[in-house]
Order: sequence, then structure tokens, then C-alpha cells
Amino acid sequence: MSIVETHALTKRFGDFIALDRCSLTVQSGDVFGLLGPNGAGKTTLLRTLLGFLRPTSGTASICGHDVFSESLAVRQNVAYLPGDARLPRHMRGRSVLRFFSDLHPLGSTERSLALADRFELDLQRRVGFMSTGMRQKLALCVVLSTQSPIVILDEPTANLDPSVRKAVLEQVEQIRDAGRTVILSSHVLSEIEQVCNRVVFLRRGQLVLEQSIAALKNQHRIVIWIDEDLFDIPQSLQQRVTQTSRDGDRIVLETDGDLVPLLSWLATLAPRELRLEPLGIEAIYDRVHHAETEAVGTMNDAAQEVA
Ligand SMILES: Nc1ncnc2c1ncn2[C@@H]1O[C@H](COP(=O)(O)OP(=O)(O)OP(=O)(O)O)[C@@H](O)[C@H]1O
Repeated sequence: MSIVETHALTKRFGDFIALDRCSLTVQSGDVFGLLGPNGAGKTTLLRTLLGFLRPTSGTASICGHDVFSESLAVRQNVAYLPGDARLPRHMRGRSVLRFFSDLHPLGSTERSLALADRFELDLQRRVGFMSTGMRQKLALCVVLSTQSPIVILDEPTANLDPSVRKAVLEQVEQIRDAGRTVILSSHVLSEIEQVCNRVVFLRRGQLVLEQSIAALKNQHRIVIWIDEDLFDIPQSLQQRVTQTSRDGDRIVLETDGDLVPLLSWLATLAPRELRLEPLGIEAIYDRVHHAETEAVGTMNDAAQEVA
């Protein structure tokens, strides 16, 4: 069941198009990753989904409610961590947790206190005297303790030390295991790869690629060193194997799916050396964002470009 839907969603700031005809669907139970360089439009997309920004054109709905005209109903179903969460500076950590838990119908002081404990946060301190990372932990306690069907996190692990990052990702995994939905924007590719099941790439306001993480895990890069001048990929493998570069006797191949037929064929060529590595989200990210070709208009076009 789709829980978030956008159709040709567009947001202009004056002449500048921050979000350009974005159409996407998030299924209930997804951990949905948003990737893109600085200024790609990730926060604009999230803020539009929350009803904080009025779309210039196109539509978006969450749990069947239009995000702008029914924003109150939308926010009752969503817990949102903004990238620049601001909390009352004069309040102590504990009072902040009580205040926000009472405010949200699906909040709980007990759960937020337990999270603060997990994140080793000193709740006696006033927000104004907290470090950036401490304030981020406090905001995370508020958001992650809310039992809403959808959790939207804009760069949740920015400013956090490695152990708290790990604890936050565990919380995301728990939300996923409970069947709730997470939309997560991050620049940390390894985190996206770890917790998300689907990811979209934004570039200059456009959605340029959607990638399932399960499919990504099936993609591999193979580097071989071989003396053969004639290196012909057999017909039976050509559908799934691409030669991406050749530099003298060093050949780079990419493949998806079952590795056995390819490795069996390569073994018959007796390469001097062979290295096999998962392609990983970083390689896909590099291709999408450093591609020499101009931005493409649709995800399908981009998928072909990347394939
Ligand atoms: N209120 C605004 N007025 C004018 N331009 C804006 C406004 N908000 C965002 N923009 C512009 O829209 C573009 C997208 O910004 P956005 O914050 O959505 O990017 P982002 O992908 O979240 O970037 P980052 O990774 O740096 O957080 C940027 O060029 C930004 O300058």
C-alpha cells in the first residue's frame, strides 16, 4: 500500500526551480532514502511533504491526505526531524521531552526518556548550554519516541559521534521492524545502504534514479588482469555483463545477478589476477552525480543511463 505519493511535484522560488516534476511513491513499511548533493532539493521535498511549503504545481499526499490543504491531518501521521531542529534554549532537556511528548497525540515521555538514556544525554542541561550534537540527540529523542506511522528524518546523524550514529540507525531498524515507514535524507552513503530498502537520487531538483537496495546488492564489479588481446564476452553473458573499461591488460567488468556463469567463463581464460567487489551505492552515486551527460528528465531515462 502506498503511504506517500507525489505526482509531478514542483516547487519554484521565484525563477529558481528547487523541485522539478518529482513523482514518487513510498510504500508502507519502506525505509526510503533520499540522496543528492548539496542544494539538490531534498529538504525542499521533505518540507513540501509536511505542508510547510506550498507546491507550485503537482500534487502530494500522505496517508491519502493532500499535504498542503490537509496539512494538519498529515502532521498527525508524521514525526519530522528537520535538518536544523530548533528547540527552546531556556528549557532543560527533560522539560523539552515532556513538552513535546504532551504535544503530539502519539508521543510518550517514557519512551523519549528511555531514548535519552540510550543516547547518554544529560537531560539536566539547558538547551542553550548544549553542544550541537547534544541538541541533535535531544531532537532525535522527541522524534523517534513518537509512534507515528511515518517518520521523516532530514540528515538525522549529522553532528553525532559514531556510537550515537549506530544507536540512531538501530532505532530506524526498529521502526522498520515494527512495519512503520521512514523517509531518510542523508549524505552518509553507508547509512543509506545499511538501513534503506529503496533509495532515490535527486539532482538539480529532479529525481534521476530510483534504486532498490536488494538489486544493488546483486551488482558486482570484477577487475581482471589478462594477457589475451581478444577478450570477447560470450553471447550468453552479454545481457548481464558490461565491460566498463580496459587499460592495457586490466579489464573492468560490471554484472548483476548470479556470478557463477561469469566466473566460470573467466576461469577458462586463466587471468593473472581477479578482484571481485560489490558495486555499492557509492559507485552508483558517483555515476549519477558525476555523469558527463546532462540531467535526464525521468527516473526511467536515468535508469537506462546508469544501466
Ligand atoms: N526559501 C528559499 N528561497 C529561495 N531558494 C531556496 C529556498 N529554500 C531552498 N532554496 C534553494 O533550493 C535549492 C534546494 O535546496 P534544499 O535545501 O532543498 O537542498 P538539499 O538537497 O536539502 O541540500 P543540502 O544537502 O545542502 O541540505 C537550493 O538551491 C536552495 O538554495
